[in-house]
Amino acid sequence: MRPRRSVLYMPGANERALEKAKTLPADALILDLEDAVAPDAKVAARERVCAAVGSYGDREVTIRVNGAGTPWHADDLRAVGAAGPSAVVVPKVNSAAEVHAIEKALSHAPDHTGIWAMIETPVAVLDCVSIASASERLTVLVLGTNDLAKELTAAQVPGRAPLLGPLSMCVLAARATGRVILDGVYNDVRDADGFAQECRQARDFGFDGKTLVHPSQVAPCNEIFAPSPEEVEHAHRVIAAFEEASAAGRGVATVDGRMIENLHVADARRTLAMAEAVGDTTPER
Ligand SMILES: CC(C)(COP(=O)(O)OP(=O)(O)OC[C@H]1O[C@@H](n2cnc3c(N)ncnc32)[C@H](O)[C@@H]1OP(=O)(O)O)[C@@H](O)C(=O)NCCC(=O)NCCSC(=O)C[C@H](O)C(=O)O
Ligand SMILES: [Mg+2]
Repeated sequence: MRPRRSVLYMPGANERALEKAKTLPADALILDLEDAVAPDAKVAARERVCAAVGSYGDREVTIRVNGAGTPWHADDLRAVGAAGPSAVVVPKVNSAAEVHAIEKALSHAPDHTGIWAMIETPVAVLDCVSIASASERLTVLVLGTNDLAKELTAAQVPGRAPLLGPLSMCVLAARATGRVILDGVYNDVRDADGFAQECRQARDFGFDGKTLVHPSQVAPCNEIFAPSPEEVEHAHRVIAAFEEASAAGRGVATVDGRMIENLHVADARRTLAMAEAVGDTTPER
């Protein structure tokens, strides 16, 4: 299980941020060539991020290219594919046909280079299952909630009521197709409480992690998306109770008065696998 709790964007033209990211405990990085880079700086940024791919140790390093229909798209895919990051993040993917075109354009990339598709338009939300299942190379869906809100002409309000339907549809599509799904960014980098609230909401919806824009967001995001010590403890108890019941020939058990079946054990094992993947080594009881 590969954790993708915290996935930090940084502008490909910002040398200082690219350097700073080497010291940050984000699970994955997105070196951005799209919105965070001005048109005049695109070519130099492309060279810089391609050269930086191998500089971040074990972490997943991805590059967000400019979208289809922009003057930089084809050259970005050519250069980024050759650089061989963990994945190419493609903004504003609107159809399975676009995924096929990207897959073809990346035929020279190494096998380990995946495709992360950004879902940030109404049509992409409505077609999310066909986008997600268009290629084996596509492993992760990334919400672009700023663009989505803009396209919907929806307000970005605390609690995100106008976006909850689309967010839920995207999580459904990711789970139906076995893809990882990452929530969009929280723009107010000074609002730690609002950010934490949005992380908890995303976790409760089923997102695997959240995309981030500032170093201060990494640690709280890692904590919220990791199983808590109480959840780890509970998972051990669920497994132990079910094993005891099974040994006695029963297919159902209780923990704290609540029914436990096979599916709860599978959930508990997933919690423990994630805890181990993020470094929680609480011993089994
Ligand atoms: C949001 C920022 C512009 C804020 O910048 P700034 O005010 O300069 O931040 P600080 O002074 O607090 O920075 C402190 C130090 O941290 C480094 N830093 C800042 N941000 C990052 C980062 N993202 N990654 C790595 N390091 C970072 C600074 O260099 C300072 O370092 P030092 O001086 O050495 O101490 C800025 O945070 C920023 O640019 N964030 C990323 C913006 C971005 O990439 N946007 C595009 C992706 S989001 C998007 O497109 C959404 C999606 O498509 C959608 O539709 O929703
Ligand atoms: Mg966007």
